[in-house]
Order: sequence, then structure tokens, then C-alpha cells
Amino acid sequence: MSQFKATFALIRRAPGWFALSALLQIMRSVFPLVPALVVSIAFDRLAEGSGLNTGMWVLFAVLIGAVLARVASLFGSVAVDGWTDSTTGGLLIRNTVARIFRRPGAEALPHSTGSTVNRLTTDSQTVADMMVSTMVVVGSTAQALFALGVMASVDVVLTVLVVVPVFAAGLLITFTSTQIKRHYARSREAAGEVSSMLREVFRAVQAIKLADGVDRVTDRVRELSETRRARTLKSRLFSQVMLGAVFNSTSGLGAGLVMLLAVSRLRDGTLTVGGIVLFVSYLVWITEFTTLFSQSLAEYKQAAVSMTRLDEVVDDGADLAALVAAPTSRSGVAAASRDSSPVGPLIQLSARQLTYRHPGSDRGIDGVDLDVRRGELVVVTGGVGAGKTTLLRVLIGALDRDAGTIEWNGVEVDRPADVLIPPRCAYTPQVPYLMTGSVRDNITAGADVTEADIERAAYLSVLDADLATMPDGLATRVGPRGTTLSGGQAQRVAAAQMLVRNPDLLVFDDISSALDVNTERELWHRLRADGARTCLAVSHREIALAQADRVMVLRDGKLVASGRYEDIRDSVPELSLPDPADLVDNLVAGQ
Ligand SMILES: Nc1ncnc2c1ncn2[C@@H]1O[C@H](COP(=O)(O)OP(=O)(O)OP(=O)(O)O)[C@@H](O)[C@H]1O
Repeated sequence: MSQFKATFALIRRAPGWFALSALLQIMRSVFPLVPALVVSIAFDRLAEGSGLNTGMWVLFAVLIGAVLARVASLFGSVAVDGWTDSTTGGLLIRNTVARIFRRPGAEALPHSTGSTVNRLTTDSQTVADMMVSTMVVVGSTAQALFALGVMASVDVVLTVLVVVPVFAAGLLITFTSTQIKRHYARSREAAGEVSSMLREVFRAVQAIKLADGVDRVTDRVRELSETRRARTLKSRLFSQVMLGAVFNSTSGLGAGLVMLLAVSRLRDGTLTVGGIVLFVSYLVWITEFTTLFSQSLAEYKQAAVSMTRLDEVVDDGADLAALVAAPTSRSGVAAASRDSSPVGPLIQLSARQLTYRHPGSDRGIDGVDLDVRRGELVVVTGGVGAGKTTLLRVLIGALDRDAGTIEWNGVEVDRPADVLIPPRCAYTPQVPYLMTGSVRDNITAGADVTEADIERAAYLSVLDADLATMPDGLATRVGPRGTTLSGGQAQRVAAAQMLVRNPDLLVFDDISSALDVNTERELWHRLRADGARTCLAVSHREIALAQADRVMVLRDGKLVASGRYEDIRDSVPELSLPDPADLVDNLVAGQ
């Protein structure tokens, strides 16, 4: 989709509002032309010696009316501009975020987080600004046409002279559009690099201090900031100062020429005093229009760069049409998800020959079969790097499988990321991500649940005892990334978040890594006592393995054994050695 079509699509999503915006802009631009027209008529009447008499009051009333109408349209247009600005920026951000959510969760975005955030904020604002200034130019163009029409009725040749700088502006912008875009793209790129670097610095403050790298990092930030400053200056100098100066002097030159000619015409009687008054005052507006028009054209070119930058946030092959599309649902993704899902509570989840290779490596999983029936606890185990996390992430669609099939109740699931989500399935990763907010906010995560649901989820995830010791219980604040909680607490808050939605299938990744043996034992005990809970979990602990209906052992990405723990324990090396973590935990627990 071209930039023109994308801009038009942005207007088409709310034609009524944009028509109102155009009308208000036209009113606010055209009404200021009325006073000069009134004064010109008054001058001509005086010059003719006919006097003003009763007409004076009519002209005065017209003047007051024009001023009031302008003030009213000015207020209206400012309000509508605010709407255009916020809804345009909001739509671009929303569509881009929806596209991010539509891709496999674990796949990295093509650009750093800092650059992505910078694109979402600044580039969406550039496009929103362009939409507002386009509407301003619509009003300004109507003003210019009105002024030129009146001027042409007075003197055609002078009017043509007035128009020349406007065409010059258009031509100059067209010829320099490549440079405008290039300078702007380079300045945006530099701004993105500064944001990325700052984000990295904030994430690694401790590590930088420990490595005695504060000076080096500061120098690098300074260097990137300097590049950003130089490029932004160049872009602004080019698109605003240089082009502005050219247009202003061209318009000024044109205005001077028009005035010289006008004076000579006044002398030979072909132009009246009223005509001169009109030309002088309208020239100011035409000059302003030329500057506005040229700036707006430059902004339009810059917005092309910003649209492309926003489109490139996600490398899903979609084009500008996806960026400017009208949203179809609250999140822009949920509706599609629900439509494609097989219905019915879980009876059996099966996967056959699941295969995934991590990009640029030969590691992953290879031809793994898996079955989880309603009410079962299936535990995946294996050595470090055996492929356990990869298996779970491929299953829930966080990684796009290279081969294999997944079936929910015998119905093939093409896009598991759209189907294996609450209320069917919920997942707790090895290192959970908690948001800034209260423990309650993190457990509910926006779900419409009751207090009893929250308490039950906290009990099942063995968080109840911790909550009792926290200063504000469920209202206790969790810092950025959940850093005020211990690893085990964070993992249990994430588990409670999963449980509060009461999904059919609970998927836990490596619950043993952050829980001591007693807590893990209690967790499995409570979950198993809670009825037909279906769980797929990664664990190394005997307490989980021994309770499992089936243990799956992975080695180098392949399934090497599957069955009840007591049946396969002696023949599988991964199961015969005691887990060192268990030994330490048991020692600490005095067992
Ligand atoms: N993003 C990645 N890129 C390349 N290789 C990866 C990536 N993630 C994992 N791997 C490799 O794939 C293999 C399986 O990793 P995975 O995390 O699934 O193992 P795991 O059994 O969960 O390990 P652990 O018990 O340490 O969590 C490992 O060899 C790992 O190094």
C-alpha cells in the first residue's frame, strides 16, 4: 500500500470527524479574509465619494461576525485536532502492538526494545502530526483559493505573480524529497540507537558498576547522543530552516514585485485604493500559506519514513494496510483466536513428531510425541539443555514448530498460540515476568475474577503463607519485573495468575528451579487434591516424578523414555541419579 493510500485509509476510518475537521479548518482560515474585504469596499466607497452612512454599520456588523465566527471555529478546530492527533497515534500503536502479539511469543523482534519503543512513540507521533497539519493545509488551501479568486477579480496578472512561489515550493519539495526522507530517516535511526543504549544501561546498572565500565558506557552514550544531535540538526536545518528560508525569500521577492507593479497600476488608474488594500493584506496570507504548504509537504515525506519504520517493527510480511487498518476487537488479536479454536473442554491433548530447531543452531527438539489426558499429571524431565523448555514452548505456540502435529480432542490445531491460551491452557515460564503493581494485580492480570477465586489460586499455588507475612498481603507492591519478590514467590504469583483463570490444562516450566523441595511437594499435593487438574510440568524432583501418571525423559532434544516413574527409573540414567538439588534441599529440610 502506498503512503497516499495509507493516509487516505486513516481518513476513511472516521470520515465524519475528518469532514468536520476540514470544515472547521476552512472556517478558521477563510473568516480572517473578511475584514480586508470589508475595508477594501469601504475604501473604494470613500474614494468614489459615495460615503459610508448606513452601510458603515452593516460593514461593522460583518466585521464583528467574522471575528466571532473565527474564534468559534478556532476553538472547535483545536478540539478536533486533539482528537485527530490522539486517535491516529493510538491506532498506529494499537495495530503495531496487535501485530507483535500475533507472532510467536518467543521470537525476537527484528529491532531492539529501545528502538521499538522509540518507533511506537515518536514515529506514531510524526504520522499523527502529519494528519493534523494535512487538515490545517486543507483550510489554508481554501483560504488561498478564496484570496486568489478575489485577487484575480481585481487583477489577473498580479495574482499570477502571487501564485508563482507556491508552485516553486511544490517543485522544490518534490525535487528534494529524497534528501528530506534520507536526513529524517538517519535522525530517527540515531534517536533509536540512543533509546536502545539507555535501555541496556538501565537493565545492567549493577553489571556496569561491577565491571568498572561507567566511564566507557557514559562515553558511548555521549557519542550516540552527539550523532543524534548532529543528524537531527541536519534534518531540521534541511527541512525547516533551509526550505523555509527559500520559500520566505521567494514569497518576499514575489510580494515586493507585486507591490511595485500595484503602485504603478494605482498611478495609471487601473487599480483602486481598495484593490491595493486587498492585495497587501491577502499577500500576507498567501505567504503564510506557501510556508505552511511547504512545511506540510516536508512533514508528509517524513511521515512516509515513520510509517515504514512502524511497519518494520514486526517482520511479518504485512504492509502499510495492516498498520492503518481499523481495529476489529479490543486487542486486535483476540477475535481471530477464538474463531479458529476447537470447542470443548480438554479430553486429550496430543502432539506427534514435534520438531523445532533454534535459528542458527542444531539444537532444539526432534520428533517428540506427547499425550496429556484430562486429570493427568505428565512430567517432562531430562538433563541440562535436553529440550524441555523448547518442547513446552513449541506446544503452546510460543515457538513456531518446524514439523509435527498438535491435536486438541482430536481436532488438529494449526496455530497453537491462538488456541492453547486461557481458558483452555495457561503457562508459567521458568523465569516469570511480573508487572509493576500489586500482587493482586499480577494474579488477576485484568481477568474478571472474585475475591474467592484469588484466595483459592493463592492457596493452590502455595502463596498463602507468603501473603500472610507480606506487609500489605495481596496489596503488596511488586517492583519493576517483580524484583521485590524472591524467585520462588515470583514463580508462585505467576502460578496463581495461571490458576485464577481455572484453565483446562496447566503448563509449568521447571517449577523445581525456584521452589524448595517442601514447597514443591505442597504444590503438587494441593493441586492433586483439587480434583481433576490436568498438568504438564517440567521438573527434576522425585516428588513430582513419583506422582506423575507419565514421565517423559528428553535427551538431546529426543524423547528417550516415557512411562510411570517406577517402571522406567532403573533403565534411564537421568532418573537413577539423585538430583543434587534434592539432596541439598533434603539436608536443609532435615530429611
Ligand atoms: N534461543 C536459542 N538459540 C539457540 N539455541 C537455543 C536457544 N534456546 C535454547 N537453545 C538450545 O536448545 C537446547 C534445548 O534448550 P532448552 O532450554 O529447551 O533445554 P532445557 O532442557 O529446558 O534446559 P534447562 O534444564 O537448562 O532449562 C539447548 O542446547 C539450548 O542451548
